[in-house]
Amino acid sequence: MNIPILGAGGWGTALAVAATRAGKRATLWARRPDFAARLSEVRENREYLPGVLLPEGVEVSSHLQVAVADAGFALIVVPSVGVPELLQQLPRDLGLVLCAKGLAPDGGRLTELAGQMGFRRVAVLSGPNHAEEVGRGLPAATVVASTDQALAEAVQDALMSPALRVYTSADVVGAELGGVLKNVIALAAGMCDGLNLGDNAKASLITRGLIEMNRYLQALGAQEDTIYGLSGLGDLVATATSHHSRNRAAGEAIARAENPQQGGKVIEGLRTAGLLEHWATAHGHDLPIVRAVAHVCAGEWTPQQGVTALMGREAKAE
Ligand SMILES: NC(=O)C1=CN([C@@H]2O[C@H](COP(=O)(O)OP(=O)(O)OC[C@H]3O[C@@H](n4cnc5c(N)ncnc54)[C@H](O)[C@@H]3O)[C@@H](O)[C@H]2O)C=CC1
Ligand SMILES: O=C(CO)COP(=O)(O)O
Repeated sequence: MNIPILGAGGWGTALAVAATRAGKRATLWARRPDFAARLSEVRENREYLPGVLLPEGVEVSSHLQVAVADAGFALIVVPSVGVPELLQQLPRDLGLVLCAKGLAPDGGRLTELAGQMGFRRVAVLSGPNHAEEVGRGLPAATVVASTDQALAEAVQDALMSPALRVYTSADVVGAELGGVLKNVIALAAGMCDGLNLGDNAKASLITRGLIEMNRYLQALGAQEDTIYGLSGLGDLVATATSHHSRNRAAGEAIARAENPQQGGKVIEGLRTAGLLEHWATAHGHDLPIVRAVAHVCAGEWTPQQGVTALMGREAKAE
């Protein structure tokens, strides 16, 4: 069985290695032919996942149609901003496993976008899964969510190994948006670190962030079990507290008035914060932490103004 993995950043590379641990072969597609050729030769993704060698079962290709030929499904692991263009080039009967933790250009969900484009078999893969750890085979767990149970089980089989537990779920909204929102809360947690606000502030921020996620996601139809599961609480903890997290580190850099972009790696929360704030406000949802992060990321508020806005909200019961 050959699994096409479209996107050769850190996460795509780690997933390709994970597939070989599950006894499968993987084709790792990179859009730049020179990058694909170098990766194929040196067998290490030095730009995006240094220190993890590609096993023999991973083939690298820059030919998209060759990579997906005869496959039942493909993992889509490019950043959210690149998903629409990539999907445009794929056959509509291909099953999609969307792995980006970001939104469509209009602020909607990527799974909805895929449906609008004519894809019928769509899943989401999400959980507390830093590529640096999954790539090295440290124990981890994740969720594949789809209304297509056969697709979810096929993805589970493709990736499950002694190093990676893969749970299935039918709650696509919960799994998808948990991964989207946690990045924005992780940016805020990083700002707490950068401003040296202390452990109480960060714990309070993460907790109120989870409550904000819970209120919003349940209003959109997500299941509470999912929000308190791996793709919600699990990924929020992993991202808001980890030295691996690009989103947390970006928040810390912003608070220190430094450049949040680190070596070309994608920081989804920077794009998500504004899109989410706009979308939620337009649909009548109040997301105070997301709003504060969006204003700070847009340069409209200083991080300290964000703190003041959140601490100055009206008194209420928990
Ligand atoms: N790194 C991680 O630990 C995890 C990342 N993710 C998600 O996976 C997605 C990809 O992230 P990473 O692999 O970490 O990114 P990365 O920063 O390691 O690499 C980005 C990759 O995407 C390519 N790329 C950039 N813009 C593109 C475009 N417009 N079209 C096609 N390809 C493009 C780059 O050439 C590079 O190969 C993100 O949505 C991220 O939130 C999800 C779980 C874990
Ligand atoms: O999604 C992730 C871990 O589950 C990766 O988070 P960052 O994009 O913040 O590094």
